[in-house]
Amino acid sequence: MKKQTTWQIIQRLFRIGMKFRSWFILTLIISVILSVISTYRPYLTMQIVDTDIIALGDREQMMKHIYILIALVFGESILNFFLVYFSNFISQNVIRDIRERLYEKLIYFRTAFFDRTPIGQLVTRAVGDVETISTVYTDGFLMVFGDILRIVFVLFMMFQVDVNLSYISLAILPLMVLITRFFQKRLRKAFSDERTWTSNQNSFVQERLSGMTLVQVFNRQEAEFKKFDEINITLKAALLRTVFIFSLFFPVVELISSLFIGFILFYGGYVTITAGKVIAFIQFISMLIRPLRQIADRFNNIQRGIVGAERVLGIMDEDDALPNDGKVTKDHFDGRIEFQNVHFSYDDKQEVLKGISFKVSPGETVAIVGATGAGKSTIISLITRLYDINSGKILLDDVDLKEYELYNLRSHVGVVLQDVFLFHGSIFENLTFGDGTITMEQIRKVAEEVGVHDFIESLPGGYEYVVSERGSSISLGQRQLLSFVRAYLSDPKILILDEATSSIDHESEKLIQRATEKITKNRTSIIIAHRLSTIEKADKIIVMDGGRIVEEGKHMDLLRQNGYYATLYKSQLKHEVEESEKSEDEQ
Ligand SMILES: Nc1ncnc2c1ncn2[C@@H]1O[C@H](COP(=O)(O)OP(=O)(O)OP(=O)(O)O)[C@@H](O)[C@H]1O
Repeated sequence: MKKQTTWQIIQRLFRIGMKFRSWFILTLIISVILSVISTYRPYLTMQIVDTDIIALGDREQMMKHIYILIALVFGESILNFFLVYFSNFISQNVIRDIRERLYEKLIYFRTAFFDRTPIGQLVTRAVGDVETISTVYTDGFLMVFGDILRIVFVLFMMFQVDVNLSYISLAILPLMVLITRFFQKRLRKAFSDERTWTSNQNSFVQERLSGMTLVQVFNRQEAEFKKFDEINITLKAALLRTVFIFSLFFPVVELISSLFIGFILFYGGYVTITAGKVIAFIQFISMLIRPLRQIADRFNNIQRGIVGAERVLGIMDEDDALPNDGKVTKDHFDGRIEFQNVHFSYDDKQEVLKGISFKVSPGETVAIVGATGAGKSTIISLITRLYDINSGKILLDDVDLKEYELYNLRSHVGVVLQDVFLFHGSIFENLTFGDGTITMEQIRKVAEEVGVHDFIESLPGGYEYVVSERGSSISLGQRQLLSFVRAYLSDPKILILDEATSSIDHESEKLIQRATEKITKNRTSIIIAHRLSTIEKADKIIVMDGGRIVEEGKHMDLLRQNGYYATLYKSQLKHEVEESEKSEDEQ
């Protein structure tokens, strides 16, 4: 990730915000009008006191000025409302824009990016960090500009009213700068501690909630609670440090403000200036102090936003989408697959596939078998181009996979994975997966064919039943059956199926078996097979070990060879017999 300077980040954020430039300009105009109005108010008060009341005693003139004053106060409140609302309006629009750009970028990143980036970190970037950027717009450019403008106007008006008093009041500027810097240094450290420990606590809670079953099964509740408490105590201390500094800062600022006001009163009595001028200066002092204090606060927030922006823009700058330079698109595939001496590694260190070659003819069902870690799942990830190979070739209908337009290629390949992921939403939504063209009738028909319709109907609400997060309210076998429907609906020419191995009851097992037969008919199918029925019926079995194909052929031929496959098969057969004896005993 390329490091960017603060200035570069500000420029980029500014450019992003420029999309809403008319709102920016409108807010700027409001800011200028507000500065003029608010600084004119003390001046008008002075006129009412000194001229209208004391010098002329002109009641009518006084009332006229008071009406103007009231109008100014109301006008100021209304403009203040628009200032806050518009700056937040801009910031929320920009944030929405950034969120969308980030998410759009993320969903096209290659799978390898997600392999190496912790999900928690991405969630923080996409949600928390993006949110902090908003402060750059709400507290940022516009507000600081407004504050500076106000200080300039106040100073200008002060000099119009009384030059000597203005020089005295100017002493506030360096004093405030010194004090704010003193507090800011301490605040920055306190803020940073606070953020570190908030983030520690968040990730701790997130991890423990995800792994709650583990915590409970191993009876770790008490120990985990102790750890949580330790983090909590440190977080509380960090938060209290921030509160302590803030609680000290504001009274000190108030004290300075009061000291200056006292001094002006004293000066007024000593040098005898008019009452109106004293009143005006009392107002000017607080008007000068407020933006000075706010600028310090705003710089804190901007700083925080820039840190967030640096992290978010960092991801947006990553160019980790899978290259999609292929031009070939097809409406129809025959379904011929060929691997030619394919080598592949996930991390450029350890080769996972070490020269794989095999052919699948259109309509064939090929089973891949082998010990765990042999590279079976890797093969199926390569067919959908989740990863690109290091060397060799994968051909589909005699055309290199990379020459196909990626999304056209994937639209012809149906995938049923071992651990099916269901999103939080209804069964219907999970089955259509956002494809608005699929109707309820179609789904019902396919579900009946796959044999999962009765199960879905047995759920409360049927197809409207809302699946909880990660789909854990539905068993593994049932989830896989739903995934069959998903794949079947798109009527793919090529089907890839990673059979679920364990925790499937006899009933689901039978349903899955039937569904597999149904769904593999008339299409090229590659199945990572764990079930004997699949293996026996397959047109070809590819036997893998340590990233290589060690045997290949039909079930009976391979058994006759009495090699690695025969050993695997026999051990599985033994296991199946034991399992069925166990279930008979239980019954
Ligand atoms: N995303 C990944 N990043 C890095 N290494 C991986 C990744 N996925 C798998 N591997 C490694 O690649 C090798 C082959 O894994 P693969 O999942 O293809 O095996 P498998 O035969 O499907 O095993 P199983 O039957 O247990 O699913 C293993 O050593 C595994 O650790």
